[in-house]
Amino acid sequence: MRNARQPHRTQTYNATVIVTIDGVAASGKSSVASGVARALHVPYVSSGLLYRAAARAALNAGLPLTDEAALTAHLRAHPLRLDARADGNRAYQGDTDLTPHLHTDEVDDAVSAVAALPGVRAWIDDHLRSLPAPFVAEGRDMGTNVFPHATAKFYLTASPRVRAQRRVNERDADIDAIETALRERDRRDARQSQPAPDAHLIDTGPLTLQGVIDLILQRVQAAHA
Ligand SMILES: Nc1ncnc2c1ncn2[C@@H]1O[C@H](COP(=O)(O)OP(=O)(O)O)[C@@H](O)[C@H]1O
Ligand SMILES: Nc1ccn([C@H]2C[C@H](O)[C@@H](COP(=O)(O)OP(=O)(O)O)O2)c(=O)n1
Repeated sequence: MRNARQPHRTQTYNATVIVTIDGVAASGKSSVASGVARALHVPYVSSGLLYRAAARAALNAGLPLTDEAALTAHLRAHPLRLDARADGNRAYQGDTDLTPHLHTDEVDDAVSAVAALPGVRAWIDDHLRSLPAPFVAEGRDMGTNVFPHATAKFYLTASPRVRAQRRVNERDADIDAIETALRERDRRDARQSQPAPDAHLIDTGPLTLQGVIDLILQRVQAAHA
């Protein structure tokens, strides 16, 4: 049997190929999307980074997080831009690189409120749809709303405890507090976080990161065959 990773290194993916990887907070979306994209030699697109950048922009400008009119006007006047680099996405507002300030507790707390605003979602959806395929897109509603015609769709889950443990490994913090915060963000993001009916559901709990990546690569190859 051939190694599951081998065929993807040589196969050429045409410009229509879009793979979506959605899932709950800290389920592994960014790490998995990055690994899949590298194996396919295409960029990955982190939609969550744009939502985080919108939250950061609102905080920087001192705007109330629920003031949709003010925030959408601010985004029109000072647009965000996602640089979908293979080695890690970056988000800019004008010339300012917001990326180092997006994975903080302050942004974690603020982002769900901003992501609930339809005007912000519409702005980000338009930006994502303007990006040139092929790519791997990760977030919450990539397979349902933004790219419903994607080539292959995946939805990652893991128990709140497993996800909290993964975050503890990244940021030195109390596991119980992280688990509580993750459950709360799951609740606040539930509306836009439903799996697409045609998505492959993957419980990443019992798998290694590479195991999840390999599983997705096998299914992408099958969908593309
Ligand atoms: N089986 C697994 N699947 C996905 N991620 C895993 C797995 N095991 C450990 N991890 C780790 O969990 C963390 C998930 O974080 P991240 O990719 O940022 O998730 P998300 O983008 O969903 O918030 C990463 O540090 C990743 O290496
Ligand atoms: N397509 C998306 C992507 C992210 N969001 C929201 C939901 C999340 O709370 C934030 C941040 O998402 P991100 O994927 O960066 O972070 P987590 O995996 O949840 O830690 O943005 C969204 O509403 N729709």
